[in-house]
Amino acid sequence: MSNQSAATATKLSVNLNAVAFLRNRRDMPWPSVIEMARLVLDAGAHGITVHPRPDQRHIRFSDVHDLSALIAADYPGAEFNVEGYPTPEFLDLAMASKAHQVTLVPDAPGQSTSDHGWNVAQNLDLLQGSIDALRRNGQRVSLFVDVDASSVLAAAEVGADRVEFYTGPYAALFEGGQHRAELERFSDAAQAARHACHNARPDTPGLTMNAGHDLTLANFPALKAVLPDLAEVSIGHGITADALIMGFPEAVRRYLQVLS
Ligand SMILES: CC(=O)[C@@H](O)[C@H](O)COP(=O)(O)O
Ligand SMILES: NCC(=O)COP(=O)(O)O
Repeated sequence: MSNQSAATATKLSVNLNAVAFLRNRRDMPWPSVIEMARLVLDAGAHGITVHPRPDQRHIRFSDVHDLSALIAADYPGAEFNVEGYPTPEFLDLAMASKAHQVTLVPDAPGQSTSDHGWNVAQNLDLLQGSIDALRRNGQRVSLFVDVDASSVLAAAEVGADRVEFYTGPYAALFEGGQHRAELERFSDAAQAARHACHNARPDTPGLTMNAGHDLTLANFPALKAVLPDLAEVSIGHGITADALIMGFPEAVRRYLQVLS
């Protein structure tokens, strides 16, 4: 495998947490998570991401079931990605949702948002058991990881199908124009992913890469330049902010342009 990887279009999974958060300000059904899912998928987004948290402050468990039914009925080509910490309740929900991809994230129950990736060694039994159960249920499993080679290799060893790079620190540094060193970290971690020996699929070397957290139209292109083979991004806060100005269909079209 060479150090240079062929560029591929990165898929866009739109995270609807922020829409649900707005809806939950009132005891009302709108803005509707289902209606927004239709809007973004009709505009060409490849999938929908939700991160139900234990307090259901934005995505409710019922939303997960409703979105699953919508995608199965009307958008069979779209991908449903459910993210969260693997409690028994979350695993039951994720399995019942038949999500195509389950992304395991190491967030404590009351955490305001995700702010770090897994320490795989310290959570080996939890991750091993969760990954095995989800894979037996026919679901792809991605692990949310910090941008370093050791985390990527640990994810491959524990049997994850993919990693999702935590891009929060990159996005913060980008704001101040101080992101060059962070891009080098992505290059190194990506090289590890491309060469990783995969425990669950020993015949298929390499670990597929996703990324997410605070990605925007502005900060994505520099990331794509060092990760030309990035498979998928999940984007919520940034695209929702853009959608408030330009509408979801136009926001999706603009993100698809920078992702290609
Ligand atoms: C794993 C990740 O980065 C996202 O799922 C993010 O944490 C969204 O969660 P909130 O919308 O609750 O901030
Ligand atoms: N996995 C990251 C995600 O779903 C979206 O995060 P953000 O764009 O809302 O920061």
